[in-house]
Amino acid sequence: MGRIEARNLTKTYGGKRAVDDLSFTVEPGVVTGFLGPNGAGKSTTMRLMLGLDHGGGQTRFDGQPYSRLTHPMRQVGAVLEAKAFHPTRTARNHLAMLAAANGIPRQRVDVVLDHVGLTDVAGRRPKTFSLGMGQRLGLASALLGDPHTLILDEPANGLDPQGITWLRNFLKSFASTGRTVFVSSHLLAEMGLMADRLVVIGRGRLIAAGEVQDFVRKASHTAVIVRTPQADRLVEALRARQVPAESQGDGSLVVNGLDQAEVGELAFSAGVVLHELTTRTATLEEAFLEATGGSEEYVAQLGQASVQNPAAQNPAAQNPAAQEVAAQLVQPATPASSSSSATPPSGESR
Ligand SMILES: Nc1ncnc2c1ncn2[C@@H]1O[C@H](COP(=O)(O)OP(=O)(O)OP(=O)(O)O)[C@@H](O)[C@H]1O
Repeated sequence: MGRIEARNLTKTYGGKRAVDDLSFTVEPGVVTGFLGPNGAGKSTTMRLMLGLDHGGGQTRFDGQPYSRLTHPMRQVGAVLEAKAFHPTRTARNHLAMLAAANGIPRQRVDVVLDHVGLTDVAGRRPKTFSLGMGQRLGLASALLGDPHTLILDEPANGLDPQGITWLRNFLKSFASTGRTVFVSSHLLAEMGLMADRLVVIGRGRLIAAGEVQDFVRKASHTAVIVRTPQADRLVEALRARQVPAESQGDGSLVVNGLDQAEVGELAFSAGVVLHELTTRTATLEEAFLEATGGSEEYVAQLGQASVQNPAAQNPAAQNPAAQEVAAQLVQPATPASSSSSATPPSGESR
């Protein structure tokens, strides 16, 4: 229950492929993040999935296209655009009308207002709402039918840091009841915290899909950090096993190719005293850059004539879509161009 299967989704705007033969599966019980830079095709994909845009391919929700669902609001709740509300109706009335039009019991209105933390402002009109409050009202609308699946396009936009934490916990707890969450973002760090699984796209094409942890584990080489007063002796012992070790400026050693236990055992057998032995796992961002071959050096040089060819070191980098994603996702978070994408440092934006 709650499985989504998207197959061969394709959309062309004026000769340009916005979504290019994209296939993926979204499983229930976990949060699946839909990741890609601005313009990668996330919103278009979500519109195609819900039949709001015409294009190629098909999406099935428990085997059925969205248009054939008997009670769509009770099965799939979606928020594709913040602030898409009647400007003069109060938040409570907006939800009440939506409930009435879809045969949903009136009691659900107060339940969902409470879920999203809007009870105190339920008598206000959405046009006076901040972007973050609009996001919450959108989520309340999506939750009205108590659906088993949520599809949310950039729901963190406009939320303040507390709001983002709340959203993350809310979606995780929703998914933990066996329901399905498919949520888009162009922010890697947030996705790393929010999602269990990922679908990563660039230029409308699939770059990666699967568990976040697998993605990080596969794409990154885990390093072991060692601190010892007998560094020379340890380096010698490592060299004898053809294991590279690199001295850091702070006196520690970075060891690649062995896990923490193996380094500890090797040090023990060489009679080396250890003061620290730590496994350093890559962040999602680092893993992403490795997977795409978009090393920091490469990204730093983008736009210059002397860009080195990362494909020489990593075949994945031959994918231009992946390179573009890498380049854009490592840029510091700045307000995006669209009005619904700006995330203020504090306070929910108007
Ligand atoms: N109605 C439209 N007409 C023409 N081109 C469009 C239209 N909608 C989207 N596009 C183009 O399709 C591509 C994908 O856009 P889309 O909005 O789906 O990306 P996105 O990943 O959701 O980006 P963002 O994170 O900025 O919302 C972009 O190049 C965009 O300019």
